[in-house]
Amino acid sequence: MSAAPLLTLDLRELRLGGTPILQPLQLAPPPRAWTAVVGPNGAGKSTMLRALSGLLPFDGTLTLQGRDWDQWPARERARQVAWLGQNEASADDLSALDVVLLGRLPHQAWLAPASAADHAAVERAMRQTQSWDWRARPLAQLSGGERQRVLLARALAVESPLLLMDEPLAHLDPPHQSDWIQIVRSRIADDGGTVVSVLHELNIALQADHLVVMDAGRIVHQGAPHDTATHAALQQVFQHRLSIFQVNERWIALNA
Ligand SMILES: Nc1ncnc2c1ncn2[C@@H]1O[C@H](COP(=O)(O)OP(=O)(O)OP(=O)(O)O)[C@@H](O)[C@H]1O
Repeated sequence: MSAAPLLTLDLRELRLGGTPILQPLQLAPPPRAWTAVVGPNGAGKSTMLRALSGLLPFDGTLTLQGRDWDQWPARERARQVAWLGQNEASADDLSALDVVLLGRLPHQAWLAPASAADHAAVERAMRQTQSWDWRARPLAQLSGGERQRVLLARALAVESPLLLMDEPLAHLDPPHQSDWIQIVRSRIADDGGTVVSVLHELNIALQADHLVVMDAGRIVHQGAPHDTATHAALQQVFQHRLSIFQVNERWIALNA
């Protein structure tokens, strides 16, 4: 994999229902790294991530591995980018295993059954998120956190170089939040992956490699989570209602 960013977004404007939601912005998440997008409610984080995932039309350009997004054959592109959305609607009647198998669709020929490789990828992903034990249970019968781990497994099962996640920690308890960080780290270290996540948990976001701070439809700052300029941007967008400290070599944010 080259050191060039896998995705580049150059957005002039994005409107929803005629309302301008995103102002001009550029984003090229660093390769082989974890980028966290943070900012107050309504800042445009989810909208930007959906634009970056090719899920929303906008005025501007999006490239994947240097090639215009629309030039990619859909199936090939679906093998490059895995997406975990916020409050995703999914087929509740399906078993957890079948939901995760959906992540393998880009690898399968039309109407072809899942291969041994598909089943192996699914088992790997479900074991990684500790959801293998519920593989036979319908999604509807799982708790919010259990369901989120199944949906995370579905995204992991794609085995794509890019992983884009909107609030992936929703419903996860602290140990499973730590597990999520480990999964992200191993994706980057073992597979050279690139991860972009929208997060509300600032203390987790401060552990990322790169922080994107948004407010009012704009990126107001991008930088390392340990930079004082990044901390100043966080203070500003959260109206100086938090303090950022270093504890045991880790940065933490506390409500003021
Ligand atoms: N379909 C829509 N039509 C008009 N405005 C919309 C639509 N969807 C979202 N918005 C507005 O776009 C803005 C950005 O929303 P977005 O969900 O991207 O913010 P966010 O930063 O992810 O927020 P949160 O932290 O609350 O999840 C919000 O003001 C929201 O009300």
